[in-house]
Amino acid sequence: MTEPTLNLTKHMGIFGFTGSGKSMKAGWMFEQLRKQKRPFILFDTKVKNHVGLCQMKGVTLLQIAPGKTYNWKNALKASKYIVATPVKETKRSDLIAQYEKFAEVVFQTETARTLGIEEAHLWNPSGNVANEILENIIREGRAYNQNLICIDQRIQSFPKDLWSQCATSVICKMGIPQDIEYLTRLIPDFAEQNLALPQYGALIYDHTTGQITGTLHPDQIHRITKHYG
Ligand SMILES: Nc1ncnc2c1ncn2[C@@H]1O[C@H](COP(=O)(O)OP(=O)(O)OP(=O)(O)O)[C@@H](O)[C@H]1O
Repeated sequence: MTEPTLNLTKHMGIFGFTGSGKSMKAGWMFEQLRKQKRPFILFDTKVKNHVGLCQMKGVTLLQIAPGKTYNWKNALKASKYIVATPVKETKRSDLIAQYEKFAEVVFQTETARTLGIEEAHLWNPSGNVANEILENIIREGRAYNQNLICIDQRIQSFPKDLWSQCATSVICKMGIPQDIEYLTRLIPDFAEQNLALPQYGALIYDHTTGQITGTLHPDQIHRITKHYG
């Protein structure tokens, strides 16, 4: 089976309930970004989830410890490919506060980069209100060749201001009736297409045409590094 092509340098959302394979797919995409020599920062919220990506040459691990001050500009200069993770002691609120500062520096320095946002709901104040820095990047980052890949559990509570700017959504096989009903309003035959997916499969939704343009089969996710999720 050939690898599907997805434009990873445009804004994207990856949605699915816990265990549906979001992080596995996200890691696979960041492996491809590394192959393409596209600079990235993957902001993870778990200690180990994506650390396997650091098996690739030039990918560095940036661990966010509680109470520590970071020089984000230096971090950007030191590595083109960064996986940021908390340590066990880092509180989620402190982690996101540090990540916001880092993302702000990326935005201000106008450097071309893909930013991966794991558990985007932790960044957003609510399902209706987007995180300010994410909104700035999603609206204006294109001018600097910056893009977001946001990973989130509930498509319904992903802020519309962010979702409307995405070029593609990768919609993992859904199991929650409310999500299926919600998506059926947008894609009339969503329920049938969703049902036909194997476990860990996903539908690719193109925001410009408003249509499902393909599927991601689990066998197409060829990871070259270890996934710990
Ligand atoms: N394409 C795949 N092929 C085979 N197994 C898979 C695939 N995708 C996911 N899995 C299995 O499912 C597990 C959970 O996947 P993953 O960590 O990506 O889920 P997730 O949706 O990110 O979950 P969470 O929201 O809890 O982080 C993986 O550790 C792996 O065992």
